[in-house]
Amino acid sequence: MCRIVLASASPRRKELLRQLIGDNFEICVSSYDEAPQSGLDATELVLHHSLFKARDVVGKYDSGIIISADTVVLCEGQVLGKPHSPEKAKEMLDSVSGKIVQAITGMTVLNIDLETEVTVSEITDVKMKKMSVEEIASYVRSGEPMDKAGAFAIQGKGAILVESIMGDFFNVVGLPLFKLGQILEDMGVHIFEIE
Ligand SMILES: Cc1cn([C@H]2C[C@H](O)[C@@H](COP(=O)(O)OP(=O)(O)OP(=O)(O)O)O2)c(=O)[nH]c1=O
Repeated sequence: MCRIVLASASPRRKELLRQLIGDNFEICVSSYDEAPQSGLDATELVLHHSLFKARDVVGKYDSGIIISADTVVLCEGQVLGKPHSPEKAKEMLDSVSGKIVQAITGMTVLNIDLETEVTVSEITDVKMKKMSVEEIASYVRSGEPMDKAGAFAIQGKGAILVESIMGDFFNVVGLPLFKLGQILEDMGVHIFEIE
């Protein structure tokens, strides 16, 4: 099997890729700075960030496949990234409370040997429960929201804040596994045959 590189520092993305291909990949964290980009909508933004995360590490390899992604939560036109402070986390949770928001991931699969860059986006609708002020404060104190887009983790304790979703669950956690599987299969990486 060809070399596969995950260009991500996210432990969630590492686990998700492991689900498909076991330990048959390496990690090379990109040093790309996710600065805000003016004039881009949420989908364009995550596509842009994922593409540049992959391009940032590709120079270190002469063959193989680089995978990168970027996730945001869109709430009534507002793009929510990672909160970076407990106050910001509270603010984000207050804004998503009781609403249907969109978890949007941009993903790039860059194949050095085929000289192709596949960049796709995936949207999952997430219906959040109406949260009380105390509940938000208590969730923020748990620490879980801090490194998560939109300040919640559907795969963690934040599961009890999510009433339902429509779309790919794994996309909310940071990597759209259905689309990733299709792209890898098209590139000749056969998931069921990997030991
Ligand atoms: C909405 C949501 C997001 N997240 C996470 C996925 C991403 O790790 C994070 C969004 O931040 P990103 O900037 O997409 O990724 P990252 O900085 O964690 O990692 P890297 O750029 O190195 O790949 O939010 C969850 O874990 N659960 C959720 O329910």
